[in-house]
Amino acid sequence: MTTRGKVAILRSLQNRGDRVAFIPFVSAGDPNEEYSYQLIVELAQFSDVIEIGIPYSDPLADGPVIQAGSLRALKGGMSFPKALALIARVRAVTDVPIIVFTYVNPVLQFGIEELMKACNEVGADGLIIPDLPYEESAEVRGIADQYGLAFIPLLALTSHDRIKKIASSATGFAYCVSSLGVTGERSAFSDELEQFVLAVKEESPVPVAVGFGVSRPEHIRTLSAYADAVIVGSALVRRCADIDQALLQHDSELAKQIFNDLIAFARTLSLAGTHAV
Ligand SMILES: O=P(O)(O)OC[C@@H](O)[C@@H](O)c1c[nH]c2ccccc12
Repeated sequence: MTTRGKVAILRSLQNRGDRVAFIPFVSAGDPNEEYSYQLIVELAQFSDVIEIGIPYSDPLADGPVIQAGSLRALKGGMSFPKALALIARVRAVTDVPIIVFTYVNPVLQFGIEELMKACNEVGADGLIIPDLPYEESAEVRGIADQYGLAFIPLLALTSHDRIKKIASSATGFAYCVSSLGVTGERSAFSDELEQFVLAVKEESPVPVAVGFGVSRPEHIRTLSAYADAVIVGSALVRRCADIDQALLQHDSELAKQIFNDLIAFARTLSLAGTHAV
């Protein structure tokens, strides 16, 4: 049987060769269930890990682009159980490590243990819960660990003296949030980012990823000098909105074209952090 869970994530991120690892974020069911399935399966061919958002109506930390993606999925009838079923379908055809991205409320509604069990059963490998503060995460981390799942903590430029304890608790990888505020494409990053990421790397037993605003090949080239992985959400999800528009206009050819362009763009990003040899 193939290794799953935190070990699978770690292996994938460590076996990336001379390249910064690429982690795309998409919402389950965006722009609809079939496109979402195809998108994840295509991304899996050149991604090191995939982060799959569970659509949620009150996503505090999501910027407008990710929120809209979540809404498209909800409108199409996506739910937590359906998202898990979608992950199971994806798992049947690919080995790529999968992170479930969700918020505290849906986790509590589902039941912490039930959720971990379900994640494990569908072949997910880890979890990110952005609104669960480290200080309140012991129970969830403990149960995730029982099921072999990675618990990926978020660290912000404002984490300061909490960096040590948060980073040292990371399994799978540690997620450095590049900027304050919500998710969304950005043109440039804080001057403090490199030092911050290096400080997290000092304390983290696992690879360190940078996300929030990463949207262009040149960002990834720059980040590849000091990060182990990059996470790209809004730049991809924005293109899902275009697919949705084309579908609303019954232009399935255009939708397909935008889908192909999205995959090509993601592939370019995945290769942008290759170090020259
Ligand atoms: O969209 P961006 O700026 O590329 O950022 C990644 C991001 O989408 C994904 O990791 C994410 C989606 N929603 C979040 C909420 C909090 C932290 C992270 C996230």
